[in-house]
Parts: sequence; structure tokens; C-alpha cells
Amino acid sequence: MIGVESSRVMRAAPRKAVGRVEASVPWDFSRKYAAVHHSGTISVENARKRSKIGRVMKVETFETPQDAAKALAGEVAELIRTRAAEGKNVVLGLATGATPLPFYAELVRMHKEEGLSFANVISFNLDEYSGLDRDHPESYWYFMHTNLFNHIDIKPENINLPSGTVKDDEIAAHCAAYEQKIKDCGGIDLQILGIGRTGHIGFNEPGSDDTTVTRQVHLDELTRSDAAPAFGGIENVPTTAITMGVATIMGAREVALMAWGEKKASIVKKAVQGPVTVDVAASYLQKHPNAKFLLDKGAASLL
Ligand SMILES: O=P(O)(O)OC[C@H]1O[C@](O)(CO)[C@@H](O)[C@@H]1O
Repeated sequence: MIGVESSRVMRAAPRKAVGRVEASVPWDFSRKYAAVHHSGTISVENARKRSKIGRVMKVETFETPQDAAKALAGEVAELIRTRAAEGKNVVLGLATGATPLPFYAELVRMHKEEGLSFANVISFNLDEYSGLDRDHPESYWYFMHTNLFNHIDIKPENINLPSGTVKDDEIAAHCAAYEQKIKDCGGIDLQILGIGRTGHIGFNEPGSDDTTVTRQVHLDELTRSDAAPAFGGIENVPTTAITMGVATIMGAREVALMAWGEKKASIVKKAVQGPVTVDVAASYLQKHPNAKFLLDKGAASLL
């Protein structure tokens, strides 16, 4: 129950929420006292009411997932281009699942139509199912190549995912090497996240605290049942996976979590407005100095 006390700070910060203009609250201040704030389709009046909840999390609400994905892709493109102009790399933490698909589609479009180059991008994916090799259609290696990497100019040697086929007695070393490689690359500049209905980020299921790093984990039954249709039945869904830890994610300099639809509304509410708790890994993001949630109207409907 780390951080529960600090998350109960209930103090509204004066702020405005108009369009996508964010009120400026310095992060050292916002860490303790800033309110949830909204942009996009949420009215100013509602945003002010909600600001009385007094939480750390920054929330942007959009009409559609495509609008949100486009806004985030624009920010990523700017980061990539700025670093390229400085002759530097960008380290991106990437997520899988249905949620980031419109975001990846927009990045691919920007590459093809606007010449956005990923030559200076180093990527680290959050997780991979244990037991699936790279060619398995449900492996995250396959997902990332099908939906992003095969369509852009990222260098193959700059792509990093945990392996699903490491032998049991080599998993600990594999995970430690993954953590070390992230550090050796200078740490993650921007971590992209979705959220599972258990509150997981990566595969950090309930019980994952903010000291966890890359490791093998058991998957929650709700997570497995959500994945069952894609695998043609729950009996085919792996029971374990390798995932970055909550501490790994919290180590990113910036975090952007996307969530769409009413079926995510209840867990989004817990993550954004509930206590910071080991029961909801995404709630630790309330303690991150530069994290935000990008939501569509459905996912934001209970805030
Ligand atoms: O985006 P979806 O398909 O709803 O999945 C939610 C989360 O579950 C995972 O697919 C598994 O961890 C994540 O990658 C994703 O953030």
C-alpha cells in the first residue's frame, strides 16, 4: 500500500481547461497538489468541478481514440525530430494491445506521407508472452513488426523486446540484461502505455509494487480471459510473461497512457482518482512527475 497516504491529499489547484491548453502547474507543485485536469471535449465547468478531487494525474480527454492518437503521435514526432536535429537518439518505451493501434497507424502515416524518420529511435517494448516464439501471430514481436516496425525505417538493431523463448534458467539473466540495456541507452525518454482491466501497465498485475523491475510474472485470470478470443480460447493463452516492472516504467522521463471505451472507465477512474496502491499498478503513475492519461470520452466517463 505504498503511497496511499500521499495520494489522499485533497486540495484543488486553481486552473483552467480550455481546448488542449493546459494550465501551467510546475511539476514539483503538481506532485502534491495538482488536480486532475481535462482538455478536448470536456467543458470548463466540469473540469473545474473535477479539479476539486485534487490528484496528481494529468488527463487529456478527446472525442475519439483517433484524435488522441494523432495528438500523441504529433508529440512523439516532434521529440524525434528535435533529437535528430541535435544528432541524438530517442529512446521510446512501446506497448502492445488494441489500444496503441491508432497511434502506430498515425506514426506509419507520418513516416510515409511526411517523411518522419525513425533512424534515431531506439525502442524497448514492455512485455512478451512466455512460450511464444517471434513468429507466433500473438507474440508481441510479431505484433510490433506487423503494426509498426515493418512500415518505418527504424534500425532492426535498435528494436528491443523481451524474449518469450528464453530457457527457464536463463530468464533472470535475460531480464537483468534488459534492464541494463535500457540504462546503457540512457533510459527511456517516453514510455507509451495502455492499461489492462486489472490496472496493469505492461503485465504488472495486482501485487506488483513500485520496486519491481523486468521479470517473469503470472498473468491474472481477467487478463487471460480478455486475451482468450485472440488466442482462440483461454486454454491457449500463456500463463506467464516477461514484463518491465513498475519501477522500470516509473524510471521513464515521460509517460503517456492511452485508454479507450467505457469498458476501461472503471479502471481508469481507480488509476487516476483512487489511492496509489499495489492493487492497481497504473495508480503509481500518480507519483510520476511527468505522466499523463489520454482518454476518449468513454474511458473518461466516470471521472
Ligand atoms: O489495449 P488492450 O488490448 O485493451 O490491452 C490492454 C493492455 O493489455 C496488454 O495488451 C497486455 O499487457 C497491454 O499491452 C495493454 O496495455
